[in-house]
Amino acid sequence: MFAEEKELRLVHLPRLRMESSDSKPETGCLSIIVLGASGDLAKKKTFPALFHLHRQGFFESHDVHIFGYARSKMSDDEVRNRLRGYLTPCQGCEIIREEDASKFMGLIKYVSGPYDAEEGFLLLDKEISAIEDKTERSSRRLFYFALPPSVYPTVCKMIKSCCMSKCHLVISPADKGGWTRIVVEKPFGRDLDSAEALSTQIGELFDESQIYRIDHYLGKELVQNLLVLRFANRLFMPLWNHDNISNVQIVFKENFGTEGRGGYFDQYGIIRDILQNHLLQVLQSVLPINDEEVVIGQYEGYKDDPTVPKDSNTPTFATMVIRIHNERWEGVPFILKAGKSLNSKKAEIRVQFKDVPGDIFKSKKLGRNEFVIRLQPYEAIYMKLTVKEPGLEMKTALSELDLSYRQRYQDVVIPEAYERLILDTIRGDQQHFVRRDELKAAWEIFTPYLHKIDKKEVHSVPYKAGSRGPVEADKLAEKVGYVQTHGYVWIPPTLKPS
Ligand SMILES: NC(=O)C1=CN([C@@H]2O[C@H](COP(=O)(O)OP(=O)(O)OC[C@H]3O[C@@H](n4cnc5c(N)ncnc54)[C@H](OP(=O)(O)O)[C@@H]3O)[C@@H](O)[C@H]2O)C=CC1
Ligand SMILES: O=C1O[C@H](COP(=O)(O)O)[C@@H](O)[C@H](O)[C@H]1O
Repeated sequence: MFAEEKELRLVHLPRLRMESSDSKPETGCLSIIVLGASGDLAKKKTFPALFHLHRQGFFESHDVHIFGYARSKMSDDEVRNRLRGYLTPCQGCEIIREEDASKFMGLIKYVSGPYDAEEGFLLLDKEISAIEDKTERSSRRLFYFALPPSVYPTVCKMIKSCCMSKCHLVISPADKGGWTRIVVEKPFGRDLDSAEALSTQIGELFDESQIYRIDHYLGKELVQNLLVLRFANRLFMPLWNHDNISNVQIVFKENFGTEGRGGYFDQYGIIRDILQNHLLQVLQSVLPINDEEVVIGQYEGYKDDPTVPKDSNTPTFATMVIRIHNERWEGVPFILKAGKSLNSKKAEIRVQFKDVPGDIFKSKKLGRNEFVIRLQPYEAIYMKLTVKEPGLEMKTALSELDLSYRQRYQDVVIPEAYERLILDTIRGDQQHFVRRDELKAAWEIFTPYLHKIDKKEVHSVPYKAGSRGPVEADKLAEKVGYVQTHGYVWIPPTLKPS
């Protein structure tokens, strides 16, 4: 959206596929193995997404089996009961149909074993093979790593030595042979060197075509829309440059803290957890980050979590200004902002235009034009404009052109990011996953500053839980050119009183 073609991963053409070139669905035996099935991501996101895909019939052409694997000792029923509580109704439904839930639960088997020894993986392979042998079709094995990244290398080795897809029978045109794919979660590494080392270790075992580095923000409906907005609308083409745009803000806010994930979070912090991946997809031409254009913060109460060290400097908030050195974007600050325990929950991209030259209507007083892409909640694309206030007087007012998805597409179910991306992994479509070179470029941008945080050369400033974050962050945004519109709040139409 914001950079030249070669600079933005979303428009990386070799990987771009408008539609599946091979749209015939595959058939055969599909085993989805969730590693770390006892964990937080598995229960909150992975299994619920699989449930929705199953309920919507996406697995019908496959003979599907779902395996959970982790060290915790649990029976199949214990796992099923535990996961049942996390299944959510489909969008627009009030309850889950019991029949749907039990059909899905019936697909799940659980295998317990270690991550660093063959015994568990051999057992897992035996369970998968027992099912595959019955179908005598090619075997597709999708390994989803809902695990801490520290165990990825060992787990990859175990899969490679014990669990690869074996039978490659092609018995019908729809049966295109077997495969083994792995889906790895972010954060992929802690810095440039560790990410590269991890990529090398995994790369020695699997081809790039087998590795799906998932960043679930790439599966969000409005993120997927960026490519279309940018390249299918003449209207925007002449505007996307430093002549017209003053600044771009990419914002992620959560109104809750680390909530039991303090142990994990403290090792990574908000920059590795959110900024390095979800908020950043811009490649090449990014200038080194200037320390003067960063504010990091930590919410008061964060260290009350017993798993967080009392002297933690880990940021739970960061604002960073990214500058792109090219003809189009020279001088336009890209303000990345992410924080936990703030005053609201939202993710959006806000493009703020420069003031109107001449400004005969004094529209500057009302506020600048802004083009906003609201990723969540209440997906919307809206444009803040100055218009004539309806009535006899020639007065101006700030208003908006608003494409609110819930209102405009009332009968459409917007898929959860994880649903879409898991489906892509099954279909073999890598366009919305992170490539190794993209990952490297992202780490190159953040690593120098991350090392300063780790060495406590820079300090997180405290902020009140439930606030906007440190005041220093607002001051920084203002300093680099963002002009806040006072007294105007966009309210999603679905929430407006009728
Ligand atoms: N939770 C979330 O909302 C999100 C998480 N992620 C990413 O997904 C991955 C998994 O996250 P999450 O589920 O929260 O992690 P958890 O801490 O819940 O870990 C998942 C499972 O891994 C096993 N495990 C935990 N710690 C270790 C360890 N030190 N060594 C070996 N095994 C361990 C445990 O299973 P057992 O002991 O039974 O083997 C645990 O149930 C991470 O990479 C995370 O960054 C990404 C997006 C969102
Ligand atoms: O990857 C992560 O994302 C979640 C936020 O995801 P969302 O889809 O609910 O916006 C965040 O809470 C978590 O810290 C992070 O690891």
